[in-house]
Amino acid sequence: MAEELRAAQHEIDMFIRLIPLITLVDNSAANYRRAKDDEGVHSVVTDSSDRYIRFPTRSSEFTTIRVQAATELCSVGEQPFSGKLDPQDQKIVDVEELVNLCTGIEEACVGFAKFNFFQIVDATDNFSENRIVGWGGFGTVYKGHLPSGLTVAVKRVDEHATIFGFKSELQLAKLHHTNLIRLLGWCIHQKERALVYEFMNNSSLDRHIYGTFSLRS
Ligand SMILES: Nc1ncnc2c1ncn2[C@@H]1O[C@H](COP(=O)(O)OP(=O)(O)OP(=O)(O)O)[C@@H](O)[C@H]1O
Repeated sequence: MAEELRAAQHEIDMFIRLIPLITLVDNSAANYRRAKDDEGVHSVVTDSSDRYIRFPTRSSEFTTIRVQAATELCSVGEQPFSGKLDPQDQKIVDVEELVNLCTGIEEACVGFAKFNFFQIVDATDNFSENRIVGWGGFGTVYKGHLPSGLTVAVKRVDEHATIFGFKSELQLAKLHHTNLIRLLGWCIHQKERALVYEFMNNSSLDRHIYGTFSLRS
């Protein structure tokens, strides 16, 4: 009898020791499910708070590292990028950083200038459809006329386009070559982002090669 009681006591002790382990496994499973449900993005839960790291489903996308309320953007495998994201819709909200970048380039590059938004509106006839000359990966391109008589191409960046396309186009400001289109200026006004280029009258290379229909007015 005493032997049986000891065995029962031993089993109860074992069970009590297992309870924390079972709870831990259960929490991890719940957190993993919660992270997986988050916008269909692969996630890894780092602890039981709302700290987690989300990985993209495609390698070309960004990794979002969220530590509680703060969200930062970085390319896969890189250090977090300093631009901040609006956690609601993942839009870039740190316009200040872009303005600083443009201003810096403006100071360093002769012929690259800031345009007032109203100059852009005037030049493109308020982004008239008749002025559209093409669409690119991150915006619509309009033919514009400046008061000086210069004809320009105004690239109006889509509201939802990321900061990266804009940043890489800015590199053009540093390059001056007869075979390269000149980047003449920039404009950032509230949600609007635009780049101003010299207008290339002879249309794009693919139109020369394939002779496709031109929208140019
Ligand atoms: N400086 C320019 N002068 C005249 N037309 C232009 C000029 N820049 C762009 N376009 C027209 O607008 C179209 C879109 O140009 P954009 O540079 O936005 O995109 P892309 O070079 O085709 O692609 P991506 O955005 O991926 O670089 C071009 O195909 C061209 O027809």
